[in-house]
Amino acid sequence: MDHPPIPLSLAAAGPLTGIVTVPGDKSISHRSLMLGALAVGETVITGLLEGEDVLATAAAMTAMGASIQKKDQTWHVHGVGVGGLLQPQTALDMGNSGTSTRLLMGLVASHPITATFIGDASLSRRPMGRVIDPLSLMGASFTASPGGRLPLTMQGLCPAVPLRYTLPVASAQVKSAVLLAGLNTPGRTVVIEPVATRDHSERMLAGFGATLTVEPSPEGRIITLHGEPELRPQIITVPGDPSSAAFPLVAALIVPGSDVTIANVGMNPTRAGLVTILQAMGADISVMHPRTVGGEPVADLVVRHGALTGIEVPPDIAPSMIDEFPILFVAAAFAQGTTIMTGLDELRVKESDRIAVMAAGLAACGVTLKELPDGLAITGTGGDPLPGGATVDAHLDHRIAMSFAILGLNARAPVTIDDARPIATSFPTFVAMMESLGATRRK
Ligand SMILES: O=C(O)C1=C[C@@H](OP(=O)(O)O)[C@@H](O)[C@H](O)C1
Ligand SMILES: C=C(OP(=O)(O)O)C(=O)O
Repeated sequence: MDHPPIPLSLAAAGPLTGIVTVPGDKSISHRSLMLGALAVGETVITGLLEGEDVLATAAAMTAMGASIQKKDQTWHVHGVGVGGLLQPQTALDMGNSGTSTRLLMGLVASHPITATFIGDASLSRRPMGRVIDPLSLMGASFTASPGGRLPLTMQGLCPAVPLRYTLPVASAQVKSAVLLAGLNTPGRTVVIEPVATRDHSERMLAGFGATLTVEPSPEGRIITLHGEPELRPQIITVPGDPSSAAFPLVAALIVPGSDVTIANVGMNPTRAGLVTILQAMGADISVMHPRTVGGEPVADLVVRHGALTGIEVPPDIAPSMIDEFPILFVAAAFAQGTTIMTGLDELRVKESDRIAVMAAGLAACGVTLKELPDGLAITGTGGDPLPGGATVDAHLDHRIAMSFAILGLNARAPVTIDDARPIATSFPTFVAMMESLGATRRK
């Protein structure tokens, strides 16, 4: 990053109130740019998340031949057609974004091009072997940094070899990488998913006109994509990101007297685990006006402050709320009793080790907890303020930064995040939205 760190500390002098919207869904935004760039004709996107991660995807697709422009409030993508991506002239800078990296590696794998992927310090620590393995089976070749990390250079193969692949980790990024590689591959590419993960790729591939089937089986969901389709351009409305909505939602639950509505939130069942778990903890959340927008379920969430009770979170719900655990840990810190959250090994390989980094920051703020190999057990205050009074190292992780900014809203002494800049990767309007609900920046 070009600028020095920007510390952040938020406070709430009274209840949080109001109606807000959150920016567009990050996963859907990435995919709408990628598939728009492979369709023949103009795809028009409303509500695209203009966060750094998505802009990294836009820049990479442009570097490989697509035309992507913003006019007024909509984004216009002119695609190159399946198989039409061009050799990028410089390294593709993925910034902080795992989704951009892994999905674009999938796209490159079945094109006759060579691409180098680079990223920031956080992204350069994350494992890429999970996509290198299946994409190698399809014929791509790789020169990666030790441990299968960035920077890496890959050479795609055209025609690539269709693959039948059972996911060894519950990862929508790995699933999507293989499916996207399958687009420019003759024959059928099959991904078997023992544990269901977010299904935006499947929905959007079908929406763009690809032939894709999903069948349940004893082995899991069997997703079959017929290669070499002609993708038809689409008009896409991106719903609000449930992973971003999680922050004002938990803020309203922990700040006494709060009453907040978050409008237009994506409620795809593969993403909505947090609402289910918070409701099981006793949270007052009403799911209003359920509807379908652009092939995705959407609703308005009305959230009121109230008592939370610790529970044991069933590990099998984790994939449907994988990015929401840092903020669930914060909710648990204000619950009555102990919340036990396990089955979260994947959190250790996100933008930071989200188990270790959250445990350290929560402990510094006075939270009683036990770090487990695959999760955390957190004993809450029963709603009372936490001591706070810590400066937390966010480790270049937007979700850690936002989680501690929210925790600080009910702490006796300020909680400061060392560097708020990573928040712009997924939620550039986070502070402004919290201010509109009544939170203030502490000087
Ligand atoms: O496919 C996606 O858009 C994403 C999948 C998840 O990652 P994994 O596939 O690594 O679980 C999630 O954490 C990430 O924020 C977005
Ligand atoms: C894990 C995340 O994103 P990515 O993998 O795209 O960096 C996230 O947004 O929490």
